[in-house]
Amino acid sequence: MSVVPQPTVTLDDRFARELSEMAVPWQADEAPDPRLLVLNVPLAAELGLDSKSLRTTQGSRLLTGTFLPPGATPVAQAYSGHQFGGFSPRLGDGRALLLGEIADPAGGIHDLHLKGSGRTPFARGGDGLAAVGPMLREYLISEAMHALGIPTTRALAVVATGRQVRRETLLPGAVLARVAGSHLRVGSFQFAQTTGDVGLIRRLADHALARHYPDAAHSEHPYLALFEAVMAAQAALVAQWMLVGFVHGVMNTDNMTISGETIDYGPCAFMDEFNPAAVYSSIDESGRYAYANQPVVAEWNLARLAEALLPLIHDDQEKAVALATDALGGFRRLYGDAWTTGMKAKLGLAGNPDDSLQSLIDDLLALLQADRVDYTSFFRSLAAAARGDTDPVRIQCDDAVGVDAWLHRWRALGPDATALDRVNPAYIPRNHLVEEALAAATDGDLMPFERLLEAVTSPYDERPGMERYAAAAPEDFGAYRTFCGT
Ligand SMILES: Nc1ncnc2c1ncn2[C@@H]1O[C@H](COP(=O)(O)OP(=O)(O)OP(=O)(O)O)[C@@H](O)[C@H]1O
Repeated sequence: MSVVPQPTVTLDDRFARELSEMAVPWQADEAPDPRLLVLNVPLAAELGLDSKSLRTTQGSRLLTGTFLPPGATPVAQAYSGHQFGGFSPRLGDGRALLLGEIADPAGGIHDLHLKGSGRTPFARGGDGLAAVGPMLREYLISEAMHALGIPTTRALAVVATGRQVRRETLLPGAVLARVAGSHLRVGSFQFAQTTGDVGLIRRLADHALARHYPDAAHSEHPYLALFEAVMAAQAALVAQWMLVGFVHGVMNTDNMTISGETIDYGPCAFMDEFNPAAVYSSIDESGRYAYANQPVVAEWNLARLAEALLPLIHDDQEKAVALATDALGGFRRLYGDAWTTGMKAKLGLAGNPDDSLQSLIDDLLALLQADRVDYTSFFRSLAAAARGDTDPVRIQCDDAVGVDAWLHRWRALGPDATALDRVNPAYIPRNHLVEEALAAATDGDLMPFERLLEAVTSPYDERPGMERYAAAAPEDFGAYRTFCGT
């Protein structure tokens, strides 16, 4: 008699216990016909979860929130947020649930979270659901980000529910099981701020300190130190986005984490040709969240976090404002240093002094923009150029004289060819490939998704037979548009 393995995991409901004012206990909708579409076996192993048991019916029920392991108190988290600059005091998980915290075998703590699990008290007009395509999209792009070394929420699984979701047409529904250091957002602090309860803001801040920044908790001014730690994490994060050509698309304060992990992959996209004004989100009409604006928006969002923390920073609010303003003044240097260090690495010039490189970098970006060069392909081709074969770089640029002059200056600095291939990815989730894979998956064919996932989860390791995953978008792909809340 074969024994069907049961998923065994114990969850901690610490958030629900410590911050009950911000946690509404709630049940996930029953999935009528759950079918596991994709399971992240390496991530499951990291978490100490047995993949075999997650592939069972009970596993699918766990991953859709209808089988609750010991310790689980599913909650919808309350948060506020500035959306495109306008403040919404009550957003919260409208279609998501925090199942609880999971401790991995190495002692790390992670949120286990669901998206698309049904309406909650925060759903407003929404149906609480998510479609297969967008949940696979989040799975694919968040795992690509992780493989690129960029902090992010992780995707554990996507389970098709068997329920239909009404968007422009009827689509198959799905639940994404997501894992993160936490789901605390700048908007979580803004929610605490709206209650006017300084005790709640303090408990939330203490929770965040314990969870993410224990060193800051022991500093002389822990809440200012918390702010500075979040600022440093976000400066580093946004610099990494910029360096890989990632456009988040909806940098509302509810989509900025306290942990410094990328969250919400709704309308994001990787740039094809280099364009500082790149915007993909269909609702971002003013270009507020365009590629080049991302650092400035991050700084603006951090100012909102600082405002929420003011009552904790100093009893005298004037002094609190002065301290917070002074701290926020450090953002540009942190961001700039992270970006410059990263760009030097992308050029294979990690050891060179900055002052000799600024004009080299500026001139390169101007050239890429003028000639509408594919950002990822260009940097990937630099390794060949560093070894002496400049043709793969030259053929991408119309301005032959300009690129030759630039290559001459760059090569004179002795770029490290081996280092270049470890920094500049060959494979990113290119928009045309993502769309192709998701269209096939929605029609029931997961093979293109699996192949693309295989490419982007080993992004630096170029492999024969995968050339199409490294190639730029076909000329007729046209303007790309992305959507929120799908
Ligand atoms: N279909 C839906 N039903 C109910 N609420 C929704 C739906 N889509 C989005 N929302 C809610 O609208 C707000 C903004 O949505 P947004 O797209 O930023 O979040 P999300 O993608 O659902 O989740 P997350 O930010 O956790 O990744 C959130 O409060 C979210 O829960």
